[in-house]
Amino acid sequence: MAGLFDGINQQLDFSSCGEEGSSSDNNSDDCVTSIRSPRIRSPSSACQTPRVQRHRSRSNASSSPYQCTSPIPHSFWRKLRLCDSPSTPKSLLSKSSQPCSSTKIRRHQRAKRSISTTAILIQAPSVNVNPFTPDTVRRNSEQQWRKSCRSDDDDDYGRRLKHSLTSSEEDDEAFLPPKRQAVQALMLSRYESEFLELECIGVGEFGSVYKCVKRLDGCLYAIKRSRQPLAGSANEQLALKEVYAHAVLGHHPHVVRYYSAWAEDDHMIIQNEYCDGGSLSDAIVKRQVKDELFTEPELKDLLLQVSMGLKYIHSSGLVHLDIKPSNIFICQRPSTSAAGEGESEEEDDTTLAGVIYKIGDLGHVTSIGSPQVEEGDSRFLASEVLHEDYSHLPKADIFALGLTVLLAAGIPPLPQNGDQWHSLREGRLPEVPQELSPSFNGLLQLLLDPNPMKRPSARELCKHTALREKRKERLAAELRRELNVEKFRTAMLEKELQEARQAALPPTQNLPPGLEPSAGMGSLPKTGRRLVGRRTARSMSFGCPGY
Ligand SMILES: Nc1ncnc2c1ncn2[C@@H]1O[C@H](COP(=O)(O)OP(=O)(O)OP(=O)(O)O)[C@@H](O)[C@H]1O
Ligand SMILES: [Mg+2]
Repeated sequence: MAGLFDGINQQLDFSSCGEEGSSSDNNSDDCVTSIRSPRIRSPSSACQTPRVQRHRSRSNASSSPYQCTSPIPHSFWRKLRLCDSPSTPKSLLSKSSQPCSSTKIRRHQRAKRSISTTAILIQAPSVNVNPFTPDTVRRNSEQQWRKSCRSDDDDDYGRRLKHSLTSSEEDDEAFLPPKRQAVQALMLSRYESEFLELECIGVGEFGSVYKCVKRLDGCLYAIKRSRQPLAGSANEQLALKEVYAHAVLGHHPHVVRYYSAWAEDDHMIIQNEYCDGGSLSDAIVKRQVKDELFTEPELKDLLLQVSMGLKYIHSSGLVHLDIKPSNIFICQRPSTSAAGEGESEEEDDTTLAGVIYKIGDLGHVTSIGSPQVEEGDSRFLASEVLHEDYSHLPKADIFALGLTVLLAAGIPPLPQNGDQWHSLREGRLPEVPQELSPSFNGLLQLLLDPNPMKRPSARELCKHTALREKRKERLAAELRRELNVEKFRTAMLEKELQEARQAALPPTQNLPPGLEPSAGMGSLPKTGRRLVGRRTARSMSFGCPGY
């Protein structure tokens, strides 16, 4: 809740001067194609092609004034907006969009505004409804929220203040007196004060992504900053969807980890895990430059790991809808999250893989039960989604994953529309420039089956023998290697122990091998009988368990 209030407050800081309006697009799925994320734009003459950001829901569309601009039905859209009622900061925000000239003026304005803002926040608490929250959780939080509203009506400020002193930090933020808000408003931007920006690592549909160090913990993060203007734009939808999805999904080794999100100067800012290997798209390009291809075991590993991430997303009742190489991220080292939460028996050997693939960019996520579909990249779009059949949405992710693996296998760039686009969706796969085993070929063919029901589910893929066999072999090889290392270490320790024992013997007994009274353990003094230092306590440590 605190973040929410912060976000609303920060929205009031309508002081940015639009520096990102025309950010260029260097994103590459297609790196492979050199054209970035083309959303299908117009129907082609002969064949039906996907359209721009078509949003359909099974629920009724409303006839709101927002309808033409918002991809989401009015009723839903109103819930999604950061601030919703006429008395909320959003409407104030639009009224207060004066030009700004300097930081000083901005800070002064913020300070002045913050007092009235605080009053408004207390009177008109407006909250976002996360559409991906399970119903039971939502009902509980709605009840709690209603309760807190009633106490607002009672104007029982003292009680709230007392509550704020005893309850959680989040509640504190929401109910502390106005002075606190004023101090907050005078602060530097959260982004600037908390993070040191190192470099821009990507530009996409949503905005720009920066590699940053968090000043407090010294760790690297990927910070996504939305383009301007955020308020009321389609970007706001993307930003909110991404935040909602991350918040509901929690942690999984194969989903890019989310840490925090807030609004600042009308930008949405999302703090995510930084993946040091960049995107799969980058990796494909690097290989192409070196005239190399992903090998079959690597392709299987990729397919298996992304399937694990998808299995988690799908089992949470969500679909990604924008699976493609530039939305799959690589961590070069076993991340801390790679061992722990969200792992099932088939995911236990994740850390042995060398690279960890993670699904990122959740801007198109929607729920399986009541989908609000905003099509992702047309090159990866399943035919049934184009035809607005949303009854097998998880299988659309599987289709996109199949194409992603084929791109890593070396197929030429994917078509955006036209005959080739349709031919791919009729089950005719492009030629792969490397020999793949028949079983793996068959599996890839199945992933791209025109009939979504015939495509395997993410769960089935995670258990697929063709994918797990290699993994088991690799695991066995890894374990053999570890065993050899341990054997060598043991041998070294045994040798050191022998030498230490030898050195501990009195000089008379410290004879060269062959001259000692009796070989092996017999050369040591008898247990309990010490030749030297009998009156002092014995202290021996070899730092090696078992000896
Ligand atoms: N967590 C991360 N770690 C490392 N690099 C990242 C991360 N997130 C994003 N990037 C880089 O930024 C680029 C764009 O990121 P992202 O896909 O999240 O944004 P987008 O605006 O939705 O892009 P698109 O429209 O192409 O999907 C990625 O292709 C990648 O190069
Ligand atoms: Mg992306």
